[in-house]
Amino acid sequence: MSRAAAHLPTPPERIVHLGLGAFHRAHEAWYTARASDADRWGIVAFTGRSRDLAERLDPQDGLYTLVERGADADRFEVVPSIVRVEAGDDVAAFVAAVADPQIAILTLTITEAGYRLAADGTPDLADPDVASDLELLRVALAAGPSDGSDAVTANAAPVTALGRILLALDARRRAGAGPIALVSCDNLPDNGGLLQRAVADLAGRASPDLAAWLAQSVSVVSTSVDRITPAIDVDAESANVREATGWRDAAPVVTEPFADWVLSGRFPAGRPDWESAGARFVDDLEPWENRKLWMLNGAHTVLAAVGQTRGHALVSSAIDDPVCIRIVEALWDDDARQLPGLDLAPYRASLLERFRNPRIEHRLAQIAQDSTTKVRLRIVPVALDERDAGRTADGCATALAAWMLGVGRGVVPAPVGIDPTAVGSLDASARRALLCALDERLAADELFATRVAAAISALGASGTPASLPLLNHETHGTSPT
Ligand SMILES: NC(=O)c1ccc[n+]([C@@H]2O[C@H](COP(=O)([O-])OP(=O)(O)OC[C@H]3O[C@@H](n4cnc5c(N)ncnc54)[C@H](O)[C@@H]3O)[C@@H](O)[C@H]2O)c1
Ligand SMILES: O=P(O)(O)OC[C@@H](O)[C@@H](O)[C@H](O)[C@H](O)CO
Repeated sequence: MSRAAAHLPTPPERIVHLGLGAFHRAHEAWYTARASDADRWGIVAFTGRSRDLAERLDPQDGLYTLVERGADADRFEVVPSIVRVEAGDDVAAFVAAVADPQIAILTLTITEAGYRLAADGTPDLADPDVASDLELLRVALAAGPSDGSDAVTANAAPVTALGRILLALDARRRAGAGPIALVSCDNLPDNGGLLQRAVADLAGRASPDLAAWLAQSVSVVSTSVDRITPAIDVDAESANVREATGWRDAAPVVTEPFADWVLSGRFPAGRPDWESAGARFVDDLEPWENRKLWMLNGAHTVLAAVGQTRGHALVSSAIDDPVCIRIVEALWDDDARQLPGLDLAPYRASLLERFRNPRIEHRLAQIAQDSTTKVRLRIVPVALDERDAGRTADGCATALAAWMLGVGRGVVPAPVGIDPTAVGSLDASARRALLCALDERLAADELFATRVAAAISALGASGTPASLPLLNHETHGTSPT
């Protein structure tokens, strides 16, 4: 299908996206297409690492089918908001796009790992790619190219996402193209704050002029994004779309019917009327992002460990396992105590319904990637706050026990520097090493370590419990040690 054949207009290019994958197409591109002013907002989308999606989407003018997979049926929709697709390694094209004064917004879905941050949230200068990009930026930005793009060649361009973004923003500065909003749509707590600090840090090291311009002209927006969009078998889904609609779509996306988007921040050069498509703008994002990251993503992270330990491959089958669901519910009980003022009963019910969707094949092995960082960001903060409040944090302790069993069984990756075979016994020193890899303070908390040990023995080596130690929620009064 082409735009002309489908009689679909081409909205003007106003948004650049980096990290074109399944999620961007199920979420931001879909919200943009449904906005009341969709005819004024086209997206230029760059892949992150592979050229594959650009090669599939370019011949069909960026059009693709969004398959909304409900528990009972599929709904098919062609999404027209992506008007140009480029390979991410075409850095000159990316620089030129961001430097275009018509562009008002630069959005990202580059995965959590794509930010290349160290544990303290700053750019990981020990990462050789980050270090060499910084060196390249110092030289390129000092050279003073007229439009930035002539600073890079195919042989010497930044390889990291943030390196490319800074090169492109400097080109925009030099072109006098005006302010822009930078929006992270990745599953990171305070994603806008992290991004803002990371670009400011790198710019400060690379070019004082760019650092000053960023502070004045770039508004970094934080978001909480939600729509379960699993990796798919593209050929099988292509055949499914063809059978239902007649179109041989080379790049369909499968997602759930539910979608949520909460944003906080300024758009100095304008933005689509995303509210008309259901997005919400708030002053304080923190409760919404904590609810989503702790409860949905935290539960997924735990299910990836315990579900696979118990032989499940999919979220939908793990969540039907009484052991898995009790671990998730106990974690949510701890989360709920740290989310005062939110009515969580309907949210919890809707999460269970979404996880149970039998037609969404969400693989636990996909979710298990990079699980140490995810546990550190989604479960450890709640455990620490619960302990500070004088409670035992049993839901978090059991979730961490489940994660440790997953590491010991090799179904989730071990923390960097830890040999999974060396911690397979989960004896006291292995548990301590794993807790230390997550958080030193938690590892030093003897009562918490005891609760984790009790949960591990109750779960048993295969994750099959004789009983679960975590469900007596009336006994949460113990003081932290
Ligand atoms: N899929 C979901 O259900 C979902 C829901 C909410 C948020 N998200 C967020 O979106 C991100 C992407 O999810 P997706 O489903 O589109 O994945 P995907 O694998 O379909 O696409 C990921 C995109 O990120 C790029 N990328 C990967 N690693 C990178 C790196 N190191 N540097 C730069 N770019 C990199 C890839 O090239 C690709 O363009 C997730 O990591 C998450 O933060 C996803
Ligand atoms: O890699 P993660 O753990 O950040 O995310 C895996 C899934 O939990 C995630 O993609 C969810 O499906 C999504 O966040 C739902 O909105």
